[in-house]
Amino acid sequence: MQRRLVLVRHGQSEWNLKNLFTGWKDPDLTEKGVEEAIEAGRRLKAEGLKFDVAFTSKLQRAQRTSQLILAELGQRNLQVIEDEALNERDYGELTGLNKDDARKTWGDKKVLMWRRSYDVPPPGGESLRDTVARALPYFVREILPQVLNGKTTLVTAHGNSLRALIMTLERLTPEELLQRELFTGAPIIYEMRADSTIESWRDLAGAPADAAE
Ligand SMILES: O=C(O)[C@@H](CO)OP(=O)(O)O
Repeated sequence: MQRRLVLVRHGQSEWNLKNLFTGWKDPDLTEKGVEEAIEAGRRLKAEGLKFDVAFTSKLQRAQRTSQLILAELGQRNLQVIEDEALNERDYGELTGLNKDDARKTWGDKKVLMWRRSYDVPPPGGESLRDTVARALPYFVREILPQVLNGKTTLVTAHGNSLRALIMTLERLTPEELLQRELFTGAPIIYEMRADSTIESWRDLAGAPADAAE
């Protein structure tokens, strides 16, 4: 039996373009983001993929990305299950600030810790550990059983809510996680074993220039 899970970070959003901390704010995709989502759909089509189930967050950049992917696959009518558990990490007081300005104010090291460490929360926001604490139970309860039942499953979400899942799936240490960047609109395809470990995975990453957004 094939147990296939596909994770996709949403396409570029208006706040990615402006280089702002976004978190739970709800900007739309840019034109480039729409293109990236369509391209993700094309790549999945080229892989011969069709989805049985799809999950996304409560934020429009992820929802639109999943709609565009499914449209490309001729699966417009597939119901997409939305849940807040898959929302982006809450950036607290950093939300809406420019990332370069934040580096100037607090220094590169501190901002990198807030953005990529496992357990250092940004002021008033969630650490990645906090994000894991709400995203992982949802994944285990709702998403994983579908994959283990042989349903090809799409999860369209966010840089940090997906890193929270990837940390567990790929068994990354907090140090390894610091280096793990997700590209906008780049599908990652996991083939899982019956014991829910990963048999193999491929990152269909596109333009590396988007990594820092
Ligand atoms: O602003 C955000 O919400 C995220 C994702 O775009 O940014 P970062 O890469 O800093 O975690």
